[in-house]
Amino acid sequence: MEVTGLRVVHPGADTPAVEDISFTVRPGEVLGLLGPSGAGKSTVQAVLARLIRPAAGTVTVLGTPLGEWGHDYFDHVGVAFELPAARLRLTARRNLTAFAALHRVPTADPLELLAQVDLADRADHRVATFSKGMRMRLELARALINRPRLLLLDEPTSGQDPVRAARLREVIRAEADRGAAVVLTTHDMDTADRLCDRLAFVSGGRIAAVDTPRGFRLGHGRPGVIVEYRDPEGAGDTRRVRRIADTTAPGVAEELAGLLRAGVVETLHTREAGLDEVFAALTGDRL
Ligand SMILES: Nc1ncnc2c1ncn2[C@@H]1O[C@H](COP(=O)(O)OP(=O)(O)OP(=O)(O)O)[C@@H](O)[C@H]1O
Repeated sequence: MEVTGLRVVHPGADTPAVEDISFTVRPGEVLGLLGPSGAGKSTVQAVLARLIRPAAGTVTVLGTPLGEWGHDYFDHVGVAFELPAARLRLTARRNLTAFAALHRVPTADPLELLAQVDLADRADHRVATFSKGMRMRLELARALINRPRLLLLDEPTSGQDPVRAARLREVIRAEADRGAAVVLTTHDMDTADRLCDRLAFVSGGRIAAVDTPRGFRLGHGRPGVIVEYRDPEGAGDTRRVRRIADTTAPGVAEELAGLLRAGVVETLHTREAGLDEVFAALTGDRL
């Protein structure tokens, strides 16, 4: 998928919600759009899901310009946005079979999908009885029913406990490994860091930078160290924590060596810059 020079002006708005946005996503790749509320991430996703039309720019999906696709677009694209679209009176399984029937391409087994998103034991329960997190997981399963080649996900791990969030990251990674191109928005640093192959930092309707999570952290943040040690001059078992932001600063190497020689170091960890810190440094904006 290729997006070039995207500009969107919402009805009644004076200024564009997004301006000059360009990026590509290859099959097998997970691209994360990271940015604060109002940055324009959902607006980009809404264009890709054909919910709104851009004022300018081109979008090419699977080699065909977006405007030339017919209804079969959604045979190849899976969409899971933050407001779940499931029918509440139907069971989870029935929702998936109903959705599968809309497609003209081979579809996945609903029960297998429900198992993947940890809803196997709820397959025959009505969605009305589901928690918000469960509805979000059903939404992801629904988006995967047609084995999409492009997957658009809005905050796929929001509202999930850490174990489930990790599980959903595995499911999404497996989709990419199957060959899907994935575009997702997230506020979750773990998801940005562990799942995304590349991140686009979105701020004020523009892409400020694109890089791998590791590239961002190593290229823009200063690694530091955190040392926990027993204070030899303190009373009894006095423990101290020393946070060193810049290990190359004058005297730091000697200080660390002194603590190590004295045998008082209990823990010693490197501390990489967080993506949120790198985001703030590059955009002047807060996540
Ligand atoms: N339907 C709409 N009509 C008018 N303005 C809109 C509409 N949808 C979004 N906007 C505006 O467009 C800008 C970008 O919003 P968007 O929802 O794309 O941001 P976002 O980065 O996805 O935020 P969030 O993380 O809160 O979802 C904001 O200024 C928002 O107020």
